[in-house]
Amino acid sequence: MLPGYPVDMPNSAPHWPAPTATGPLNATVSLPGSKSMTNRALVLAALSETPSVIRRPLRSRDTELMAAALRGLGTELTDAGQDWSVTPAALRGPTSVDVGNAGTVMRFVPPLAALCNGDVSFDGDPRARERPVGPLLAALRSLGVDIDDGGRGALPLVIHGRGTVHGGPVTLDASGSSQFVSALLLSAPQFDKGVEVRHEGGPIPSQPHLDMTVAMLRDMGAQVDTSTPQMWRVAPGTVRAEEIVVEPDLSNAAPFLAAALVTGGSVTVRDWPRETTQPGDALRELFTRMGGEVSFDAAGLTLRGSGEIRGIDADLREVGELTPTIAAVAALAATPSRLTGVAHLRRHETDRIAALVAEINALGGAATELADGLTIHPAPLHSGVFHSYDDHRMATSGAVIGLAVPGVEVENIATTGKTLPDFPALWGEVVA
Ligand SMILES: O=C(O)C1=C[C@@H](OP(=O)(O)O)[C@@H](O)[C@H](O)C1
Ligand SMILES: C=C(OP(=O)(O)O)C(=O)O
Repeated sequence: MLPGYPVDMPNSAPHWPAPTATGPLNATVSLPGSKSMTNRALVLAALSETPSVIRRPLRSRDTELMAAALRGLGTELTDAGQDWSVTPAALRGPTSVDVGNAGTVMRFVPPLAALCNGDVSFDGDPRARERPVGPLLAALRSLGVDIDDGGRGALPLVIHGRGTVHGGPVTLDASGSSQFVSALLLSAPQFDKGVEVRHEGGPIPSQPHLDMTVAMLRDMGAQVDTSTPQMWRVAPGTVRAEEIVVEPDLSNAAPFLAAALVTGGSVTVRDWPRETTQPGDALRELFTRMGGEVSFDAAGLTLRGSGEIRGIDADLREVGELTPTIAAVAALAATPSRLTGVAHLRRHETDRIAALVAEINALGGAATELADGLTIHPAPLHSGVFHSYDDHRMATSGAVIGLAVPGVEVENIATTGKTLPDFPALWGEVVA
């Protein structure tokens, strides 16, 4: 366990005994909607000139926090069964936004808040205060937004909304998070001059998430120009959300497909889109390289494990959020792995590089930190507690390792509720 992580307190919930597979698993699962698509859909629906319905949204901590933030800003959001009906209204403060530990809420909502009339304060979990927002705040200021962050460049902060944002050209360093760029683009159709965002700095992570932002804006009628590398232009105009159908969350498919790989079984994820901007689609290639075999049919996408798990040398910059699951599989592989390009993960829900190395090694593994990733060598793992660090993807990684290693207990499995409601029940369907 990393120093300073507060667990094992007298009143903390009991650790979750990760089920161990007794043989190859054979299962089909339906996964809830994509977090990234749901939270973009909510923002765009709030800015839409028409009412809209969001179908098959993810209902989880991150998306409920986004919904609450938008309601606070005046948007009408009602349940229509599992769907959400959204009726946009003039954005207004004063209100306060709890971002939890949701990167999408802490980055996507401030530009919206700038468009409202009134003050909007932002704060969240202790970890949210450590996650980067400085480059986004600097960009907003240069676009004419009045922000009080006490000079910290971090939460907590107040946006003094004036009802309009001038917009125009802005340069920022988005090497710390692609969400800085997505945040500006999503609200930009409502800026007086739109926006022209130029990235200057180290390589930007999570390109598929930028593609998702652009694709969803275009689907809703916004004009987005991506013809110049490292630059995005959004013209001022209207967005029409109307009906948005959210795809299953392919990043959350990772532990379920991993279950097929590590048990030499077969797992089918229903409704896997044939074309998508979600980074989880890269699992098809990554898990094939690690020994699986992938096929599409009417039921969905199936991954078959051969019983052999191969290590992988992969630059995961574009698909950083898959790293914890890939690392869990790599910890069970017969050959070494080297995962690179993910320095920005040190400022995700936790420092994922340090946390993965600490937890894999605590179970007897042989993982080492790199500045921008980790290496994992084959080593026999044993029972023990796998700490989650309040990170949903750490918790599901512990579950993957537990399939193959008896006696693994995941601390704070409830943290999976950030993006996956009732993960233990869903996992139980696969492992049963
Ligand atoms: O825009 C999005 O929906 C996301 C972008 C990525 O953020 P970073 O670029 O900060 O890694 C990703 O890791 C996160 O889970 C979701
Ligand atoms: C990095 C992640 O989330 P967030 O949207 O909070 O950045 C993630 O889900 O892996």
